[in-house]
Amino acid sequence: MNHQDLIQACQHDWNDYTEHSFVQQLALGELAHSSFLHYLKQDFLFLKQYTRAYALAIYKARSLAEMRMALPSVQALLESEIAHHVNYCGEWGISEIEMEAEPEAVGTVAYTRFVLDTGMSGDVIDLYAALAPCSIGYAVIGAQLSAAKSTKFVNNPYANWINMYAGEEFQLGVEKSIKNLDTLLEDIELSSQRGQRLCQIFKTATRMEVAFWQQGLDQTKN
Ligand SMILES: Cc1ncc(CO)c(N)n1
Repeated sequence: MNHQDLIQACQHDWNDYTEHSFVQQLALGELAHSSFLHYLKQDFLFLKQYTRAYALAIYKARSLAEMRMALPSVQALLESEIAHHVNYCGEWGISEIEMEAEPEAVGTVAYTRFVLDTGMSGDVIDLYAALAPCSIGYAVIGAQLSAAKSTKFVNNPYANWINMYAGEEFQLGVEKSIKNLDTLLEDIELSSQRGQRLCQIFKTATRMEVAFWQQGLDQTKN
């Protein structure tokens, strides 16, 4: 099996995730500031836990090659993506200290602890199946938004966000992660118990992504 099988096994949830109203409104620059700010602060907290999960992938690795697989993600998260969120929040007048002090929302706790628990109780492939919707989904969203004619890049306060996920650095990083994931999956039969379990993990994480967007949207204040 490969990563496409994971997506196809939960295609409906996948579309809800990658075409969520939060994303559509963001692309048009019409998303409420309160929604975006809440999302960004929660996403900062999410990314801290997500980095821990990639560090867990090094711990769970069975070979030196697998240990090396996780390192670029840890580095990209700490040096690029989290730094981007901190800068972004800085522009909106929120400091890193304030962001760290922000209480975790229920959806943030649920998603991150699901990923960490899947990795702790399962093996390294279970962990990658739980991590995969985040990176693949955001790469899909970034590429879709940058290709869509309706996306606004001028007078859109969220244009930076789109450019970051549509940008080459993020896209190439995810391409590499997908190759690694496909290598891990290649000897597993989709219809086997193991294959079905991986689909279940991927689907749950995808549903958590939908809830994460919704959590931001629910903060809309006009
Ligand atoms: C919730 C969530 N999923 C995926 C990504 C992409 O890394 C992100 N920043 N936040």
